This record gives sequence, structure tokens and C-alpha cells, in this order.
Amino acid sequence: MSYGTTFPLWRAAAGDAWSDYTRHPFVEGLGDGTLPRAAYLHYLVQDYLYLVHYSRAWALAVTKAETLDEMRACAATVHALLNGEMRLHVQTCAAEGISEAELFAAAEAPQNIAYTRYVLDAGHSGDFLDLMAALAPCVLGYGEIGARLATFGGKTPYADWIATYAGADYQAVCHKAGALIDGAVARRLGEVPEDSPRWPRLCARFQTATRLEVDFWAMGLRSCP
Ligand SMILES: Cc1ncc(C[n+]2csc(CCO)c2C)c(N)n1
Repeated sequence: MSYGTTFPLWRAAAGDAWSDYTRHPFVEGLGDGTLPRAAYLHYLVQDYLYLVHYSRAWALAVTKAETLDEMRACAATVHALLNGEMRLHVQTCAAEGISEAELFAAAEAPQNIAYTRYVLDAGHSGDFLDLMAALAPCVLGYGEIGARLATFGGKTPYADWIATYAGADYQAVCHKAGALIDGAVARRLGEVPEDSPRWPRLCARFQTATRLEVDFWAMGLRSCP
């Protein structure tokens, strides 16, 4: 999956961190069905809390945007997260016997705090591109993971999870996010962004957010003795 031209460059610069994230034992367990249910449920609750702050980060991107098109794309993502993705999470958790009250009352895991606040800080201390580099592993990584797991073809109780991210709707979200990033990079760094003095810092942001995704999966697995 390439999702534009910037993402493959950031992904390559992230080195092993990228495969540590997208081929994490948690991911492989979703694919072959061996992931313990308790780990999945723990992940789901934490992920609900993650989405609260992830939505805040996209809202921050609206204020850091330089064009109306960027503002519209980020505002649309905030809307989709708050009124689509998060509602879906509540429904998925309800189906698993976890009430919305439990979701709200759950304590954030340190790995969750580290990741979400890192992304928010990338936006607060940096500009729109710093924020995009920190947001990108989340959106595009799940697109890549879903697409790969869908090719496994075996039976897994997590088939719905895989179908969501492998599906055409979510893949279209990833292509749009890739285009938003490419446009933002070209506007600010010109046609050869790798030559910009800002480039290494953006790559570092992407890599750090990727490492925090790895820790997030590990947090899910550690919930199981
Ligand atoms: C820790 C963690 N990382 C990534 C995602 C994936 N994700 C977050 S929001 C969203 C919708 C599109 O922006 C998707 C796919 C997640 N849920 N949890």
C-alpha cells in the first residue's frame, strides 16, 4: 500500500519500527485468531479512550491548517471520528458486554497517555506537518494491516475487525489522508521535500508515533497473564 508519495518515504525512514508495528504479535493474533479475547477487550477499552484524544488532535489540525481545503479535510475527520468511529466502538464494546459507563470510567494506560499526548504535543509545539507526521502511522498503518490480514483467508473471530480496515470505505479514507499529507508537504516544503531542513524532524515524528503504536499493541498483550 502506498497511499501517496510521502507516506512510503516516511515508512522507509522509520526502518524496523514499521514492521514491528504492522506485524506485531497482537496483529498476527488478530489474523490467525490466536489473540486471547481478554487482550482484545482490554485493547478495545483503551482504544475508545485513545480515540477521544485522537479526535482532539485532528481538531487541533483544523486550527493549524493553512487552507480551507485542509480545514475541511481535518474537520471532516473530526466529525467522522466523533460521530462514526467512536459510536462504532461503543457498539462493538456493548456487543462484548462492556458498557459505555465502563468505557468512560476506564483508567488510561500509561502507553495510551504517552501516545495520545505525544501526538497532541507534536501539534502544539510544531506546525501542521509535524502534526500530520504524528497522526499518519495510526490512519495508514491500520489500512496496511487490514489489507494484509485480509489476504490470510483463514478463520478468525476477528474477521469483522479485519474486514473494516481492509474494506473499500476504509481504504478510501487512507488514500484521502495520503493525498492530504502530500498536498500539505508540497505546499510547505516544495517539490523535493527530502531536501528540506525540516525533513529529518518529520521522519523522526513519524517514527516516534510508530514506536508508540508498537507499545500500544504490547499494552494489549500484557493484559493477559
Ligand atoms: C492505537 C490505535 N492506532 C490506530 C488506530 C486506527 N484508527 C484510529 S482513528 C481511525 C479512523 C480513521 O482516522 C483509525 C483507523 C486505532 N483505532 N487505535
